[in-house]
Amino acid sequence: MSLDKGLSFTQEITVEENNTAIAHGSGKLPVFATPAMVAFMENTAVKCIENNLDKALDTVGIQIDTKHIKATKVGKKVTCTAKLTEVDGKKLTFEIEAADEDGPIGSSLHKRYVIDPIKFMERA
Ligand SMILES: CC(C)(COP(=O)(O)OP(=O)(O)OC[C@H]1O[C@@H](n2cnc3c(N)ncnc32)[C@H](O)[C@@H]1OP(=O)(O)O)[C@@H](O)C(=O)NCCC(=O)NCCS
Repeated sequence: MSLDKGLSFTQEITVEENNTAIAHGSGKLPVFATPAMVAFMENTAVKCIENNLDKALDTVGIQIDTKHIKATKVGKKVTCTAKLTEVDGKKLTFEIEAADEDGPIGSSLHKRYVIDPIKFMERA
């Protein structure tokens, strides 16, 4: 088990009332919220590496650059794929794509940092 470039993970959710822009306060329309998409993308990156990370370690998000290019209505499915594209010491880079049933809806470049959770919480 090691953190090798090329690791990939895909998962799916359905847009519901609780992940709309209205519910998140990020807009007034009943469509998939940008912060909900970002959280789903970050969660997909976490799951992409969880089986390959030393059990005593964890990762924290340090950067996410996101484009949200198309709205998705309640009831539609959103699929997200995260790929580990670079491993630079403790710094991990992911390319993440999200799509609904009609095509791409967003993308992110995301960086995570490998940490010791005990030391991290002492410093937080
Ligand atoms: C991750 C963290 C512990 C790293 O801090 P550190 O151990 O003091 O290490 P450094 O500040 O030397 O940073 C290490 C590297 O990460 C980079 N980095 C740290 N934070 C960054 C950020 N927000 N964006 C981009 N790069 C960042 C630094 O530039 C450095 O890169 P280098 O090795 O190429 O010089 C600290 O940035 C942090 O706590 N961030 C908040 C993370 C968080 O709470 N996320 C939400 C919970 S998941």
